[in-house]
Amino acid sequence: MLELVLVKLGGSLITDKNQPYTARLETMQKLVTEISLIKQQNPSLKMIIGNGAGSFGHQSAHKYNTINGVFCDADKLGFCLVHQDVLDLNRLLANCFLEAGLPVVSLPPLTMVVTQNKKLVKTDFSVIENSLKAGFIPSIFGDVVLDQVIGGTIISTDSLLVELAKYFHIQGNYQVKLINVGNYRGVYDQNGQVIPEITPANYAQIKAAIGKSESIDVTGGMIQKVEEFLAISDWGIDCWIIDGNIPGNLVEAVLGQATVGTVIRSGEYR
Ligand SMILES: Nc1ncnc2c1ncn2[C@@H]1O[C@H](COP(=O)(O)OP(=O)(O)OP(=O)(O)O)[C@@H](O)[C@H]1O
Ligand SMILES: C=C(C)CCOP(=O)(O)O
Repeated sequence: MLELVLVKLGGSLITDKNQPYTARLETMQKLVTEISLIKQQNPSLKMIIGNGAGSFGHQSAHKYNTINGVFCDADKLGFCLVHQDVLDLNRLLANCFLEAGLPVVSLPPLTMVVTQNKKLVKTDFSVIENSLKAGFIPSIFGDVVLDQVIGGTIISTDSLLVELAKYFHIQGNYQVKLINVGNYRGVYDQNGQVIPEITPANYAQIKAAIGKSESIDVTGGMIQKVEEFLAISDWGIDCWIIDGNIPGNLVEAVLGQATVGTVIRSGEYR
């Protein structure tokens, strides 16, 4: 079975979420170096890279309230400006991959998904699948999307990666894993300690300690992330939430070694 790892590079890590439009280029380069190492150590491993919007897309999405719909000309302009912001950040990241010699191809989710009242109703991931088969590394990101009821909205990288994890898992020829790399050590409990494992069984006890982002963020922060990842744990897809500031942590998580962070899994598939 082929191994497929979906990596989310959190906007909290690759940008300074408290400084509008501030990318962390050095951090991006370090993460790309780790991904190069992973490819060297396991050349047959397939990867899809997603990147969050950080202090780029979340700023404009908040300003234009794009997540709640696109109804007038000003909203339409906002929708387009948010799209440009996410493209701008993705381009900075894609350049780092290309400079490292990794064949990353940027694929805007706006062209692949449609929602109805913010719910995903249509997806066409064929370009991602074909890019993977052709030996490219698809690069996706949280984006604006067309919505059949409210005109337009926002879809997070996390939601897209969860959909992609299901899409490839269902095909039966991929062992799928999702790794979210952020500017946090993992998911913290009420004492600020990293929770090593979240399962459907222990979630009720720890839920109260998990909240939204402290920065401008329109897609829900940590609570949204954990709940989306929990929803695919029952499929046997493990999701890791790890600290991207610790050198080697991403390599270890992808290659299945001891990792600082939180794993979200059902517990039934081990
Ligand atoms: N229990 C918790 N553990 C960790 N972070 C938490 C917790 N509760 C709330 N948070 C907040 O959630 C944030 C992480 O969510 P956020 O969506 O900002 O991350 P991201 O996915 O890296 O960013 P982006 O959405 O821009 O890609 C943390 O920085 C913190 O402010
Ligand atoms: C704000 C926009 C446009 C996308 C949000 O994606 P995320 O940062 O992955 O939650």
